[in-house]
Amino acid sequence: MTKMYYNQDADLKLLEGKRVAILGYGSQGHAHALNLKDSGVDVVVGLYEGSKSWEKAENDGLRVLKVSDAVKESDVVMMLIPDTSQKEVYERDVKPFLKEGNALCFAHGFNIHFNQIVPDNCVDVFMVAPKGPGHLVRRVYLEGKGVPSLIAVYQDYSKKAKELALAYAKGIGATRAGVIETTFKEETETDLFGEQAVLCGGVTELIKAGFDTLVGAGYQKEIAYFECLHEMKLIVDLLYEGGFERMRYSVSDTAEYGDYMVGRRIINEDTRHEMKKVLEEIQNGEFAREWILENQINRPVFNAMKKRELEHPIVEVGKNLRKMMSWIQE
Ligand SMILES: NC(=O)C1=CN([C@@H]2O[C@H](COP(=O)(O)OP(=O)(O)OC[C@H]3O[C@@H](n4cnc5c(N)ncnc54)[C@H](OP(=O)(O)O)[C@@H]3O)[C@@H](O)[C@H]2O)C=CC1
Ligand SMILES: CC[C@](O)(C(C)=O)C(=O)O
Ligand SMILES: [Mg+2]
Ligand SMILES: [Mg+2]
Repeated sequence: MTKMYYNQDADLKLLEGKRVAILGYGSQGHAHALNLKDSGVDVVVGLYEGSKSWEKAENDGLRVLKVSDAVKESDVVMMLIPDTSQKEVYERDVKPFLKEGNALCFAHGFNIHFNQIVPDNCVDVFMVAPKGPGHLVRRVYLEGKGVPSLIAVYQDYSKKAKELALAYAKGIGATRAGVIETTFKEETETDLFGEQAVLCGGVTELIKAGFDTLVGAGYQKEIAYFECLHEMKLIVDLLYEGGFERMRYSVSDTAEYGDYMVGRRIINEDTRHEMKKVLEEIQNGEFAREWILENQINRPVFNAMKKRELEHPIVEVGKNLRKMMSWIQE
């Protein structure tokens, strides 16, 4: 069985006397910075001048500096800016100011695995990758819980990189839930596959297909929204708490029979075949090449897709229905 690391396997003392620069204050950045600070770690946030998050981070009680200044005065540098900006920022604002023995860290392996960033060999390079969105990394930390995370060491200059990665993982609350050691390759390929085929791409297309089918057949769009999107969270909560067994225990026998008989007609052999192709395109670098080039020409496809998705009727109906549920925060 895979070795799991928990609180008792990690020592926050390894971060004592070290300063951690969190570059970026978005989804992951704010969560890492605040969780580490609450765990007693000395944190500074690195941003660009004019960032909309500068004041927010300061209001959250953090010291904020320009990226290059944050790197200059830190020992551990965590890259939490968008994957597509990391190469440029690394070359300009990070690499020239990293000192021998520093640690360069990532929450996703894209830039290292696909050779966009090639670090100098006098630094540690490791990853602490939460398996969940940043806002949840913060929320569950405050609840005394954690988001499971992966660690990986790419370069071990100090001969202490793994211990340091575990200490960092403890600082953000990950060792409360469980940490697994992996490689940059395994994290990058599984993370990209998961978000494309299952968690983001798979789920949204499934919801839209269900919604469109019901609305197309003349049913009320509000009912279609509740059935296909709103209730998804309630079902997923049961999966999160107790796997398929708990969900199937809670739903009716009629739903459970429908689940067994119909699920495999929806996610069928063709779907599984397509999933394998998606994985291959990630493994052979085709997806990475496409995404890197798309960014070099200012995201024409990304922007067109984003606009089209916002025009789908599920967006408007969802906005109106959520307004009436005051406990759901945007
Ligand atoms: N989103 C997630 O939950 C997860 C993300 N990851 C990984 O974490 C990393 C960060 O992603 P994510 O948190 O989504 O990023 P976000 O887009 O949420 O946040 C990016 C942050 O970087 C800042 N930023 C952008 N450009 C620069 C720059 N040139 N110099 C300094 N700061 C800059 C942004 O500033 P401003 O606030 O002004 O826009 C923002 O604060 C990525 O590697 C991603 O793959 C891993 C696991 C989950
Ligand atoms: C599922 C998307 C993710 O991989 C994540 C939140 O883990 C991401 O890149 O944001
Ligand atoms: Mg992920
Ligand atoms: Mg991801």
